[in-house]
Amino acid sequence: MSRQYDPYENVVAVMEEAMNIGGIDKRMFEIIKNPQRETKVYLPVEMDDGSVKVFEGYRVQHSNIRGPFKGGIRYHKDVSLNEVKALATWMSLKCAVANIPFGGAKGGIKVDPATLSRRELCALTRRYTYAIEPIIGADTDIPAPDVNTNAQIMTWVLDTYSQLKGKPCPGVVTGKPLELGGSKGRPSATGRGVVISTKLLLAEDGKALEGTKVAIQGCGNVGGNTARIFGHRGAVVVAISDVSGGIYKETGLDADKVTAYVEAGGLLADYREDGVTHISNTDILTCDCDVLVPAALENQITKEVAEKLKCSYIVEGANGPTAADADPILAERGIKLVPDIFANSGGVIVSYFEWVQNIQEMTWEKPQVNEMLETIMTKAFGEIVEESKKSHCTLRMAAYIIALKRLIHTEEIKGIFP
Ligand SMILES: NC(=O)C1=CN([C@@H]2O[C@H](COP(=O)(O)OP(=O)(O)OC[C@H]3O[C@@H](n4cnc5c(N)ncnc54)[C@H](OP(=O)(O)O)[C@@H]3O)[C@@H](O)[C@H]2O)C=CC1
Ligand SMILES: O=C(O)CCC(=O)C(=O)O
Repeated sequence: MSRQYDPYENVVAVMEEAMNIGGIDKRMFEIIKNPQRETKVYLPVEMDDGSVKVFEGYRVQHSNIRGPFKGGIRYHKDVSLNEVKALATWMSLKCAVANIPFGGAKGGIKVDPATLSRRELCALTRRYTYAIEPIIGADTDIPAPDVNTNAQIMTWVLDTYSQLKGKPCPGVVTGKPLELGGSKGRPSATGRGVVISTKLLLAEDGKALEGTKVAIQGCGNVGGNTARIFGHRGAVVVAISDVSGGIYKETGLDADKVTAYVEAGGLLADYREDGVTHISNTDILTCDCDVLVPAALENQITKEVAEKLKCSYIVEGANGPTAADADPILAERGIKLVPDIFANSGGVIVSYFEWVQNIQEMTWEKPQVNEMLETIMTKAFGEIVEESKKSHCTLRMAAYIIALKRLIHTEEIKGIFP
């Protein structure tokens, strides 16, 4: 059995290994591994039945050496400080790999939002924003959506913050609606980035997306958009899941139809179609496919799962879906993996475009956004492949080496060791 999984220990272990492989100055490790600031807040909310509940929230600001803190806000019943610390660390690494001028942060509230009414959700979000207002801002820390948060939640964050400041502050969040300064292409950007990553990975082996069989765990912002874009690009989406379970169809699902069903509030456990079989969220990982895209939560590909995978490629849509001790098994088995800190960076890259548009008070068209996203990701992927050849290591290690070197270089030129 794998030992108890801790996402923060996981990211620290991977960073340590990358420092060794990349020959990076160990003195910097203590600085990079610890976040700059951890904020914990208690959020009282008057519930619809008149009772008062106090929710726990966090904002962890890992690093702002390369630019303002940046990262999403997660609402989930299992949110913990160590999870948010790991997610914040991944953001710093992700922005460094993409070479965009942001640091890393993440926020979270320990809550199952499905149990709240719309009014309660709004009150909780406004209370959280009020609590973290002193440490966020367009040039300090810019939140965005993550698991169970969306453009509506970003609107409430933006509105609360703007009311406190007495003026509209569109640049304080990204992933907001177009009407409030959101960017065209942001809702689908993470999924688009996952598809770009897959295309680049397959091309390394002389393969194309067309006809490639893909299984996707998760059908939310990342999984759903990934499925749709794969479908439009000729890949065959054989399986997809949500929290209720997964569906599998050997000849391929109609991704537009399935995602529309989920968006309308349907559960995949209740989905019915000829040729579709129902599978569990564990079985989806080990189903027969060429490319596996975990796009839900952390720690899905454990050591045990890694032994049973049938795919040839993994493209990490989620943050931290693979446990550190599963990576050597994947390498031994010749399963090539594009790491989260690159594969799901499409979201933050287009968030960066959104932020730039807000500062410039301009709007860009979707083709421009998509083209610039592809340009940045193609360049970053080339750098990762080159580093992996130079250091004889996996793409994950190569991406970490690049990110850590960029972070440390910035620390050094700013004079951390005078
Ligand atoms: N949104 C973004 O722009 C970015 C997100 N990410 C990462 O991608 C991942 C998914 O985020 P996002 O799509 O935004 O989140 P969403 O909340 O939009 O979607 C999450 C999906 O995962 C499903 N899910 C939840 N729990 C489980 C479980 N235990 N097993 C299987 N599936 C489950 C959900 O099902 P249900 O809806 O039925 O609960 C839903 O389909 C996270 O790791 C996030 O950090 C990374 C980069 C950017
Ligand atoms: O768009 C962003 O700023 C961050 C998205 C995010 O939370 C992530 O990449 O994990």
